Formats: sequence, C-alpha cells, structure tokens
Amino acid sequence: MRTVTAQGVEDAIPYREETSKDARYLEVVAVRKSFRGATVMDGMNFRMRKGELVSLLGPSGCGKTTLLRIIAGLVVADEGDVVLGSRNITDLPAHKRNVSVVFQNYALFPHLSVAENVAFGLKARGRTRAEAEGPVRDALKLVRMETYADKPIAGLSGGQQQRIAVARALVVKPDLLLLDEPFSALDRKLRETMQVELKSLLRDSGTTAIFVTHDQEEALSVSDRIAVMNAGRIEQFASPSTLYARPETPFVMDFVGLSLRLHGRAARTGDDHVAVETAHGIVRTAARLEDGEPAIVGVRPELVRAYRASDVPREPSGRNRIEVTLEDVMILGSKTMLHGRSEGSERLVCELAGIQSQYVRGQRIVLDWAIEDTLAYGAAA
Ligand SMILES: Nc1ncnc2c1ncn2[C@@H]1O[C@H](COP(=O)(O)OP(=O)(O)OP(=O)(O)O)[C@@H](O)[C@H]1O
Repeated sequence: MRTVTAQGVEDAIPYREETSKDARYLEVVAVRKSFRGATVMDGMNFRMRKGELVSLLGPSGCGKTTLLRIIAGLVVADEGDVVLGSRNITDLPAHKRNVSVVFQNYALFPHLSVAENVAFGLKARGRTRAEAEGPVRDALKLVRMETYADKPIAGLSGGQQQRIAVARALVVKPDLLLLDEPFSALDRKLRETMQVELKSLLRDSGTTAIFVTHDQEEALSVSDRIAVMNAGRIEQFASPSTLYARPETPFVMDFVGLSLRLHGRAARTGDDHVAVETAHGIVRTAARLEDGEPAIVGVRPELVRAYRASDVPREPSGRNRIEVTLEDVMILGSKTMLHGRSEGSERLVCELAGIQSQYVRGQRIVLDWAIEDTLAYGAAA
C-alpha cells in the first residue's frame, strides 16, 4: 500500500536524519520472535530518542506486549538486538537492565505499606531504609501521594494504586520506563486525569518511556510519537498530528481516528488529479494512482461539510461532492455525527460542530470536502 496526499503537519524534527546518541537512545534491531512455531515478530526495527514518550498502538495480538517484554528482558527474542543508551542489553537479565515496568494490574504488594512498596526496588539494589527514605518521599511527591506513605495498599482506589506503581517504577531512576496498558482498569474520567498527570510527570522527570495501549485516543493524547503496529510490524511511526493528518496506510487511517472511506477504481483524467470511481460517484485525489488501479479513498469526518440536497451552494472547483441518504444522526452535544446509508464496507460519515438538529434520518444530503484533504491508497502498491 502507498500514497497519502492530505495536507499534514510535518514532524517537528526530521527523525531519520538524526544520528546523535540521544536520537538512538533505544534501538531494537531485527528482532524475531515465535511462540511454538507461530511467528509474532519477523525482523522488528524500532528506535526512539532520549526523553521521549512513545506509544505502541495496535489491535489485540499485534505484538505490543511481546515487544515491550523483549525490551524489558522478560521475553527472550529468537534473534536481534536491544541497545539502550549505547549498551547492548540483549543478553542481560531483566534485573540488570535498569528498566522499570508498570503493569495493568499494578502488581503491588498488598501486605506492605505505600512507602514500603515504593522502596522495594531500592532495597533490592542494596539501599538501606535510611538511604531509601529521601527518594521514596520524592517519588511519592511526584505522583501527589506523599501523605499516604504509611497507609496500607488495601485501602487505596485503583487510580491511587496505579500512582504508587508509577512511583515505585520511577524511584530507581530507570533508564527506560515501560507501561503496559497501565490505565485500562480505570474508569474513563480517571484514565483521562491519569494520562495528563503521567505526561507531565514524565516530562518533569525527563524519563524516557514506552506506553502500550490499544486505545487510539489515549495514544494520541499522551505520546510524543506513536508506533502503530499491525501483525508484528510497525506500519507507521510518527507524531500524533502526522499520523492523524497523513496516515500512510488504510490500516493506520482506520485505526487512528475515524474517516469517511470509499472503495473505487482509479481513472486517469489528464489534469493534476486522479478520479476514483466509487459507488457514490467520482472522488478526485491528488495522490498518484495507476490508471485502473483499485483504490481506497478517505477523508477525516471533521473536514467534511454537509448540505441538504435541496440547498447545495455553488462551490469553486477543488472539492469533492457525493450525495447520500442519512442513515443515522447522532447528536453528541459538542458535535453531531451524520452517517450516510451504505451498501458495503463504505463509511459515509461527517462530523459537524455543535447540535445540528436540522438533519433527520432518511434525508438526502450532500457531503462535500476538499480534494487536497482526500487520502488515497492504491491497492496494487
Ligand atoms: N507466552 C506466549 N505463548 C504463546 N503465545 C504467545 C505468548 N505471548 C504472546 N503470544 C502470542 O503472540 C501474539 C502477540 O501477543 P501480544 O500479547 O504481544 O499482543 P498484544 O498486541 O500485546 O495484544 P493485547 O493488546 O491483547 O495484549 C498473540 O498471538 C499471542 O497469542
């Protein structure tokens, strides 16, 4: 698959051109992994900068946790290398990597107090109780739990327990922090609060971290960059804004955000644009597609305008228009989602700001968007 043409926001720093040590802080090189003959990862390469917060985002079973565990030393790769801060740690056991992991289920010790839980990693490294006191206090302060030091774990809420788990991971000043779906057991509101807190505390402490999630909104909100994984491969690795505005494959377009999506066949028209013939009419795109090539075209729903078919204004050229019958109108308060009726796997969706009660099911409407916002992918590439 290839080709993207929507106007996107460039990553602030051209990643591939960076060669400094900090730019290659963590490198996973040509990693292969099979479980009982089934290949999960076949030559995975991944590289991140010092101080970055990177999310691994992908559907269940795509290999996110396996990659995280290989980096942590909890799973041994069949082939390949893991390099951290110019140290090849491939053959080091987990406890010698100075990598901390925060798990989904917190994994705290219920019989120990909050402070004893946080001190655990320091004790394991041979620090005395007195030596651990200061760092434990600082770590608890970082997660705003300093007044809970002597409390038992049992009485804490899920959000508080996860804060303690983060404090316990950070107290040892890890070279790398790995978080495996850390907030998935929390309710939505608390999860959002924790995402904001985590982002600022990692930034404040200068921690390099990898965050595993299958929730695209979570990935978009917490990450400096996101690696979108699919079937053991990274499909695209970019900033949240680039991923959203310029997804490089239909998989990324579908996985990161919603889009209006149509299937069709490209037909060369001779001008700057390619016309894609779809079941809902011609959609033009600036993407390079071969004449006759099957193609997928898409556009983000908030870039689509809607008009009642009876009062469509004249438009300057440069826009695509298709007419559809409204199947569903979802008024969500801050926005209204219009869904057009579709026969197959087309998705005819438009997002309008605010409450738009003039639209009703069964109405004929025209969806309208700029050619330059049209994403397009040739199936033959
Ligand atoms: N210890 C194991 N033994 C056998 N198969 C495994 C093992 N660990 C992972 N797998 C398989 O490897 C594949 C990738 O699993 P992994 O847990 O890395 O995916 P994931 O993207 O983290 O999924 P999820 O979001 O569901 O946690 C899956 O098919 C899984 O069944």
